[in-house]
Amino acid sequence: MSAMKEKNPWQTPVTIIITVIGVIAIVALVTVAVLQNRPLPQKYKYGIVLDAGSSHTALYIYEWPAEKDNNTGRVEQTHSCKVKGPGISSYAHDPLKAGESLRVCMQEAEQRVPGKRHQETPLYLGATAGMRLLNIENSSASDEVLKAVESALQKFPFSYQGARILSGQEEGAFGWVTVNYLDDRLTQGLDTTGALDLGGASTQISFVSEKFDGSESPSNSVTFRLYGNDYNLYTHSFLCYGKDQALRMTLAQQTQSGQASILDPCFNTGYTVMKNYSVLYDSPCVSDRKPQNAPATFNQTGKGNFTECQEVVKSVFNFTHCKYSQCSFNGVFQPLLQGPFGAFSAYYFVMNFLNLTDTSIPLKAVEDKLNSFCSTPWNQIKQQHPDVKVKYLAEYCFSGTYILTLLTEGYKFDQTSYSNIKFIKKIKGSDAGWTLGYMLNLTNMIPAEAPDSPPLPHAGYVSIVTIMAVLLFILFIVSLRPLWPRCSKQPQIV
Ligand SMILES: Nc1nc2c(ncn2[C@@H]2O[C@H](COP(=O)(O)OP(=O)(O)OP(=O)(O)O)[C@@H](O)[C@H]2O)c(=O)[nH]1
Repeated sequence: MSAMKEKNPWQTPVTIIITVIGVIAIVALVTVAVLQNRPLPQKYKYGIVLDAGSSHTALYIYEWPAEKDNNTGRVEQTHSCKVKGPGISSYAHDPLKAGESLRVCMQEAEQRVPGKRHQETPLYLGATAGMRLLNIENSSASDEVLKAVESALQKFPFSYQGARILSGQEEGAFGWVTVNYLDDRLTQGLDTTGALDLGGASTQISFVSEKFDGSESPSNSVTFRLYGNDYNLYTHSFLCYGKDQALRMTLAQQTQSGQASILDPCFNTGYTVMKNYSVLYDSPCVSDRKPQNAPATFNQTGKGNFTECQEVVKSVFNFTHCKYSQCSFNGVFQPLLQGPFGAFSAYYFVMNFLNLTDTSIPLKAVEDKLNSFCSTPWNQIKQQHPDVKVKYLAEYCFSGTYILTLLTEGYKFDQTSYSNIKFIKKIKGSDAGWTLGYMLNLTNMIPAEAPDSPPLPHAGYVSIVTIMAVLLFILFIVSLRPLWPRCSKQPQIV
């Protein structure tokens, strides 16, 4: 009997050895590529900023991946804490209490930031319009308050970087940086979003306008080079035009004759409260208008009339003089409004409460809504909103009217540009406000030039290495062809 046997060239010792070595080499190469590029367990760094506002202080903790200090690494807000009590400027008569008031939030920060990071975590305190006003009124008192908060903050294990009063321009510009950083507009060099910030004692408007090169009003110009792009930002901060000080100004307007009672159109009918003349006029925004021989107190009674309220509110703006090509109000230059705007802080609190965050509705509908809210009796308002703080609730008619007037009469938003405003509280989990922009700036976390990035992402790199390894191996096997054992075309008959 004859057996037929075909000799398989792949079973020769040489090719088997080559194949095994090749497979080991590929596995080793790919393993090294994957392991070498595997993201290391994430380590985080932290930064703490205290926003010492006129109405209250808030603490924010930010976190970012440790290896991405100075490039596009995302900085995120991981925690916020609202300090109990009023803003630090209210402690002018007892500065130590200003420092003490921060303790609870600072202890929270100690818990939130991992212990081994405490010493390297920068801690900043920035004070805004409340302290600006106190500084105007009594600079030594504002120094004392800053000293007291400084010594309180230095007791904590963080890297204390100072407590200072921000200028209005800084507040506006850093608010703009925050909004555009969180929206990822800066790294990508996209058109930017303007920022509208309404605080208790000041309000800021900041935006980039093609028509603005800074030459007409250099004091409103801030230039930045961020991620390789140049920005010429228009920004202005109106001191006294935050919503609490604006309310004082409308009340001052209505109490000029030092009367014992006023009928206030900006408060709901049935609302009545006794106010103290010396408390009302205890602010540089109104102190020069304090009526002589006024009684100690006056009665403020609501009249609930939006149209009349708007008239009183308008009277706190001065539209008569403008030495520039165009102005917003009080003789302040403002270029043509451009682009979308994010409106935050009190803009959001108020418009959200009034269900007016939809800016696509006609301005007439906003007026109608305010008209109807203002004319609702106070008792009914209270019944409808039992959980809302009475102080906030009582002021919503005024606040809504003030916001609409500031935007349309003050900044000249019309139907079209109004629809470009978005009322926002947070962007991707971080509060809109100046604090994040301030910290990014002070920690040099926004580079002037775009950082170099690896030409390929990790997955692309690993795939290419794998494909190249397989191809090389095939090439290698093919190049060894002369060593392959010959196989005859005819089956051998043994
Ligand atoms: N309705 C409502 N108002 C709020 C709330 N929180 C703060 N406000 C008010 O909104 C206004 C602005 O508040 P903030 O943005 O904290 O302003 P601020 O930092 O104290 O003030 P500036 O120093 O002028 O920046 C103030 O009149 C606050 O009393 C809230 O939760 N609801």
